[in-house]
Amino acid sequence: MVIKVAIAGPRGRMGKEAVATIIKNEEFLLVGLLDHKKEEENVGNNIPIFTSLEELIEQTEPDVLVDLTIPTAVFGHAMTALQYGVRPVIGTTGFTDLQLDEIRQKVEEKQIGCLIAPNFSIGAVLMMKFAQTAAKYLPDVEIIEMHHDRKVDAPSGTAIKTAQMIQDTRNPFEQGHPDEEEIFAGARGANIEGMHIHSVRLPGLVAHQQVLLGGEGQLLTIRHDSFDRTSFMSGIVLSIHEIMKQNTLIYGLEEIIL
Ligand SMILES: NC(=O)C1=CN([C@@H]2O[C@H](COP(=O)(O)OP(=O)(O)OC[C@H]3O[C@@H](n4cnc5c(N)ncnc54)[C@H](OP(=O)(O)O)[C@@H]3O)[C@@H](O)[C@H]2O)C=CC1
Ligand SMILES: O=C(O)C1=N[C@H](C(=O)O)C[C@H](O)C1
Repeated sequence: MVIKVAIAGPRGRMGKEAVATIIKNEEFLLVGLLDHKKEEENVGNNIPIFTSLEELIEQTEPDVLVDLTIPTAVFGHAMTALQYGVRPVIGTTGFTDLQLDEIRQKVEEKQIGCLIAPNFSIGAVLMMKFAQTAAKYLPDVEIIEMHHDRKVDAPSGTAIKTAQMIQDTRNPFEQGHPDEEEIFAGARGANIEGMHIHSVRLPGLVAHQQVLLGGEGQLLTIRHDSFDRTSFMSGIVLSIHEIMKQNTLIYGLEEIIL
């Protein structure tokens, strides 16, 4: 069966790559693009472009909506897609816990699958999983995520998910000196149950993360680098296939590949 796919955010760095990936895959049919602008330079390929998701769905009847937009738009897209019976595959980051809960409720009500993957690259998923295992033995953890300087959210979705996965195996405690004081605000980064996340933004970077786990006289560093956005494409393809068989919320690619 050919799966009908729509893409939100087709002019973006990820969106352009995803359009090319879906078009060349014979198991998919790209039926529509959702943008908030109808620009000449849009990656048309004769695929219809819509500024309203409702219209896109009514006119093209996609099975799956791949969302690669921005944190302020993605929640609305996900809720609308689910309302219309379209399965969201979401790469956009920046969800709040409350939004995730609302999406979970909508998925249960509609009984169709929704996949949210903070990172679609297999290497990053393995890095997160290895860090989760390592934190059982080395619970002092600092996460350093490094991205290009066009990224709007911090910390990255990957760093947040890494910390959440580690939370499953690490008892909460404040790391560092009990009397530690920040001379400049933010010096110790974000704090999730005592773990710290540091966000670096520089031109030239794509997506990189290292998880540092310290112990007496030792340091374990688990690092992953995406040098190119092609690293995310096989995860998107896999997610589209998988979500057609699911009727729950899948949060993280590790739930389907590990
Ligand atoms: N899960 C994963 O593996 C990965 C996830 N990401 C995430 O994907 C998202 C996109 O990243 P990236 O491609 O780098 O970002 P870009 O800024 O390059 O692309 C986002 C695109 O979405 C468009 N857009 C903004 N608002 C809307 C809207 N309401 N409807 C439709 N389109 C809209 C933007 O248009 P305009 O610029 O004109 O406003 C832009 O073209 C981010 O959240 C990022 O964190 C990124 C890489 C991997
Ligand atoms: O904005 C990006 O580029 C990326 N965003 C995702 C995140 O926030 O973790 C995934 C990857 O790191 C690239």
